[in-house]
Amino acid sequence: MSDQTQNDLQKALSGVRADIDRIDGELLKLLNERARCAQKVGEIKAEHGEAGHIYRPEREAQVLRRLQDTNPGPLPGENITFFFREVMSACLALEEPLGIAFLGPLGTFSESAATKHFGHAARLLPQGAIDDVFREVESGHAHYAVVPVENSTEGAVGRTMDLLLSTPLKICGEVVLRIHQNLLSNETDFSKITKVYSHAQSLAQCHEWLNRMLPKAQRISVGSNAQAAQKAADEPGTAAIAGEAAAARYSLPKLVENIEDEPNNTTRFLVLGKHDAGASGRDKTSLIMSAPNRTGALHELLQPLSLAGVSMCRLESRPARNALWEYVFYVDIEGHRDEPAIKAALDKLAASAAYLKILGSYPVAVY
Ligand SMILES: O=C(O)C(=O)C[C@]1(C(=O)O)C=C[C@@H](O)C=C1
Repeated sequence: MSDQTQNDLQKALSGVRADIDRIDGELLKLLNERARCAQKVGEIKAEHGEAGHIYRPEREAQVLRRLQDTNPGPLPGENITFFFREVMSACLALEEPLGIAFLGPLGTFSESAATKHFGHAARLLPQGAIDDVFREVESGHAHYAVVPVENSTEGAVGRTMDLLLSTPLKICGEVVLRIHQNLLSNETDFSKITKVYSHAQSLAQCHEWLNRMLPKAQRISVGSNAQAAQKAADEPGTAAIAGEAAAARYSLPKLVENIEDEPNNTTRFLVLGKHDAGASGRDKTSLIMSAPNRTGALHELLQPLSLAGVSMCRLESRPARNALWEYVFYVDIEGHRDEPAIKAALDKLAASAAYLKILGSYPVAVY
């Protein structure tokens, strides 16, 4: 580039960069002004005896939806959601940093779901098993839990479903995460990879890809994708199937990206805490119920919902662990338990169902 062209470039850039510096200065001032408002909200909550109840999922969902609806672009809506979640995460940490329990070790998809929802200012508390994730919140060691509940390819996560039956915790949010699997390895030559480590669900999600690309490699299932990445990093001639977070955590190169067989592979996580979420305007309510073991019982059980015009968005059955061939039904409906139509339908359900547990009402995921 000639000196003249270089000078012209610098001149043209310096004007726009001066604008960027000025805008950054304004953003900095505004972000801190916003943070002071959040601190004030914290003080008001404390004055009204709500000191331990800082996180308000319904308010966060409303803030994010409003910003998405009024976003003039060119930034895409999902980037706006990402930035403002981080802004709220930092503001909330000024009120009180939240401890979030999830299935570890660091580098799992559960960690990605926890940071996606609570931002990077939250304290991450990885646990060894889903049972421990529930227990950490029940015992007060963590504020909230993030647990996987269903995957679009592999279906329900049984342990989470079983623990929901007995936990006193409330569902106060949901996180939907697109799951992209990658082949991670220090090997660059495919023919040298003799073992592939991953969590059983991830191996299943990449089954066809493995048949095609690494048919001779032994598939070894381990406790988590992050553990698989750790093993592949230590053992020459091996690879792991895991997500972006594990690749970064264990400094493993991504040999091939997006190897999941199903392009829309998605996992839904639940956020559990000790408080119910208020109504946000677009909510879901999750229930567990049971019916006697006879013909037409499920139809009768669900009738109060259909009569009230309530939409059901999920129905899943699991064996009732205390009685052979009896089932409990996990039902998600659209709406918040405080809405009059939902409240009336739930009252009718309570009167007719052999068992009814309301797991919580919470905002539909924003992404
Ligand atoms: O509005 C509140 O209740 C706040 O505490 C403020 C704020 C925010 O930064 O906007 C922070 C945390 C809550 O989860 C919701 C919103």
